[in-house]
Amino acid sequence: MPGDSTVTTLAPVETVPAAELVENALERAEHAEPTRTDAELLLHARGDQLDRLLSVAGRLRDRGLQTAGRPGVITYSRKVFIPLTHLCQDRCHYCIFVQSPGKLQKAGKAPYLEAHEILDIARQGAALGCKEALFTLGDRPENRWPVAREWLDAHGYESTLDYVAAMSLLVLQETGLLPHLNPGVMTFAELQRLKPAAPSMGMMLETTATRLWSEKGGAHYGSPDKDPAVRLRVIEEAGQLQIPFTTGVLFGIGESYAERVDALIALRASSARWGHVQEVIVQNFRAKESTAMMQTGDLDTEEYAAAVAVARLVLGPDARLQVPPNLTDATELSLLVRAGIDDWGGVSPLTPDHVNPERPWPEISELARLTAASGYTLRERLTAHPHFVRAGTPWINETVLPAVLALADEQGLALEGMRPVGGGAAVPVGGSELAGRAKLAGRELGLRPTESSASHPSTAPSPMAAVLARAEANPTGLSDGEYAVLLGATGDELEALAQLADGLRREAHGETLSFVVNRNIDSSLVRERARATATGGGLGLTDIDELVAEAVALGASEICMQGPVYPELGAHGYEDLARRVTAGRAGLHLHAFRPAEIADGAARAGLSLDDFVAALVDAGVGSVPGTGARILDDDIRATLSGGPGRDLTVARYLDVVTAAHRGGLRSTATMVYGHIETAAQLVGHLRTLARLHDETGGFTEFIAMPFVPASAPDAPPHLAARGPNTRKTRAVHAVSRLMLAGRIDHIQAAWTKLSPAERDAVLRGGADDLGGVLLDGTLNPAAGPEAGLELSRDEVERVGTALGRSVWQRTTLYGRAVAGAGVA
Ligand SMILES: O=c1nc2n(C[C@H](O)[C@H](O)[C@H](O)CO)c3cc(O)ccc3cc-2c(=O)[nH]1
Ligand SMILES: C[C@H]1O[C@@H](n2cnc3c(N)ncnc32)[C@H](O)[C@@H]1O
Ligand code: MET
Ligand code: SF4
Repeated sequence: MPGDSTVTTLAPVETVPAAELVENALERAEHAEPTRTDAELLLHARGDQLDRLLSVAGRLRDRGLQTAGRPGVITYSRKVFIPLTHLCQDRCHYCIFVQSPGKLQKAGKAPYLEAHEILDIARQGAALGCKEALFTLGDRPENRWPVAREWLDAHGYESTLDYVAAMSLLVLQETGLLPHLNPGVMTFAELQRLKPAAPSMGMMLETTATRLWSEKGGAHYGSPDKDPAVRLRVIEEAGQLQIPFTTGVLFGIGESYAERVDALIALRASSARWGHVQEVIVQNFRAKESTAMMQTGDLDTEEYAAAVAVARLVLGPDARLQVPPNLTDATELSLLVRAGIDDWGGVSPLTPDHVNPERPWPEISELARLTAASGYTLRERLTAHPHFVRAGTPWINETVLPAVLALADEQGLALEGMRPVGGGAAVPVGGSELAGRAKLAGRELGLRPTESSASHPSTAPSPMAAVLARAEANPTGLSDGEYAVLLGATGDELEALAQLADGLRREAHGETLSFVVNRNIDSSLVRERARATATGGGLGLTDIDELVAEAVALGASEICMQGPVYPELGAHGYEDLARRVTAGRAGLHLHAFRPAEIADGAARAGLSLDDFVAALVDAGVGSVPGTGARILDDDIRATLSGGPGRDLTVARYLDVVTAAHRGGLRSTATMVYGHIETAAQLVGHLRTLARLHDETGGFTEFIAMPFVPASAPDAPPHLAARGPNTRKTRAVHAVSRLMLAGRIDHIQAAWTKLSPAERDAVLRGGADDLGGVLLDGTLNPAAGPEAGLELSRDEVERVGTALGRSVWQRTTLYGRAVAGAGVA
């Protein structure tokens, strides 16, 4: 019990190993992950040996940050601390956070913070640019204290964790702050229930030393929630549920060096199994006045630095490693940076660290200065680490993802200088609202009644509504996170989004609907000697002649030709085929060869991209289909194409398109959505296209194509059931119009891949063009994958009339097609 001076720490005396043993372990650590024995030896490194240990660990961290795409960046989360309850069923002998009902009563405090108090803290934090609401509390106090049970009953909550879920959602909804839940031990069902209420959760493992829990005198004796087996179970289950999870070790509470290593290895194992450990905290015990362990000495700085470095070596370069910047003196923080950390955890400009209230956090500006002095850059992150923010679902539940994305930048870090607003999203921090500590000093935080709508959370504006309002004011000026939020629109909000996109379409094109008369030919079917009619497969060159002639006779202005040209057709197969189509047919536009085929053709012809593009132009190619863009993300491209290296890399794809544009060939821009891409990746794709267009001006139109598993035969089988629904299709088209407005002004409805109802819906929500009507003709129904699909002029007219738009026939490059050309 606190104050019980009989408590000892059960800390074994460590035998100092021979210097040579540590030396040898250091030698090995330079090249490989340390063994258990070596890790334990390395915990003894001091002086020069410690210096060497730190530099090995520091280099490992640097490598990991490089891999993560943020070299030299140390992160922190700007947060408020919400101590939901100080009551606890446990009695950890070092804890000053825990209070008895008697003590609370004496201080005139209620067992739990009330909703309005919580919102007060959150709102003040939001005004200061905080983005995290850390819920830290005692474990399941209702099991031990009748006042806790009574309070929960009176307020209509089944359990403390039930109340945590409700308050977490309330804070999210009312303030946009992202909750991080640290409520101690949770059951599987509780973890599951809490997941939709917060982007991340955490619980320190603290130690694997069961004896500190089972033996009298141990720091955890009498604390049911500190059985290491129970805590490891929670960490495992959080992994099974794919919850971005913060955990860590608490060193200096009586564990041996060997036990320190055991705990780190246990965390490494769980992390490797589930991939959910977003950061590991290496926390140093700090003795508190009036606790049973007040006499236990704190870890000395060198011992702590060695432990941090060993944690880095055990956990590897890609682990995120946190030390709290308030539990070490400012002058010694640089040692911890050298030891391989990459994160300072949550830091608050407003609230104290209620667990270590005697140790205030450094000012964030001071932390930035200290970090810079160590050679690193301080960057704000969100409560969920960038990897999980970028991955989105299933790690971050759909219910909280929009609020997360509203605060995230492209890297998945925090949008610095922005603050969450009531109902989500973000606005710039600034002006008189950036009150700082000074203004808040002396104010009793969290106890002031407020006129908030806490009791009517459902009347609060949703994050979506706030983003929509901003989109209406400035459709092209939202952040990536905000566009990602819009992709989740449903119901009335989806209607509003579609209307906004429709308005932008009208501004650009008036009430018109364009189409082009063309025929698609699959160039991969061309075999020199084969005749489709004779062999039932493949096209001969004379078949091509006839297909083209028929198309022209039927009024086509364009031949669209895609597909890798059969190697038998020679080193210049692409150019020859193009010439075959265009020779002697002035006025016929050849829209040919995907980026992948251009890359292939250049390689076959032994030409640079630029020279090959020139050769294609010479052969009569007039523009390029920008198909095969999928989602411009290398991981996604590898998955959809059945493995790495099977598809062009993003960089190569963009190189080819840029070379085509540079060589005078304009192209379409495309995207395939509704498979495994996250909202953030989809928005990133649109940004990339817009950026490329800003450089080259080369895109004619944008075509968003729903994922059709049947046409991605190389994708893994579990994607066979993927594909977007109509809601997503509409949101994607509308957001595309918003993001591309003023740049790529034509948006095509890919009618061959949409149902008629979807086609009409996207034409009412951003799209202005129907693309090719795809003459089928009579000659060869097997000329391509879209054979048999055809829109008649009558059908196009009907679609236009229903939309109130005048239909016009365009050329590939959006000129007016020659009047009088016949259309099937
Ligand atoms: O202010 C604190 N924040 C603590 N945090 C919050 C932490 O600093 C970050 O704000 C969150 O981890 C979000 O990244 C914890 C979070 C956990 O999941 C587990 C343990 C802790 C421990 C502390 C702590 O002692 N003090
Ligand atoms: C919030 C986290 O802080 C840790 N914790 C609790 N008390 C102390 C202390 N005196 N010193 C350092 N860390 C502490 C526990 O591990 C808890 O999980
Ligand atoms: N009681 C919880 C635990 O020990 C939360 C942190 S301590 C206030 O894990
Ligand atoms: S550390 Fe957590 S579990 Fe232990 S007494 Fe304090 S609040 Fe309770």
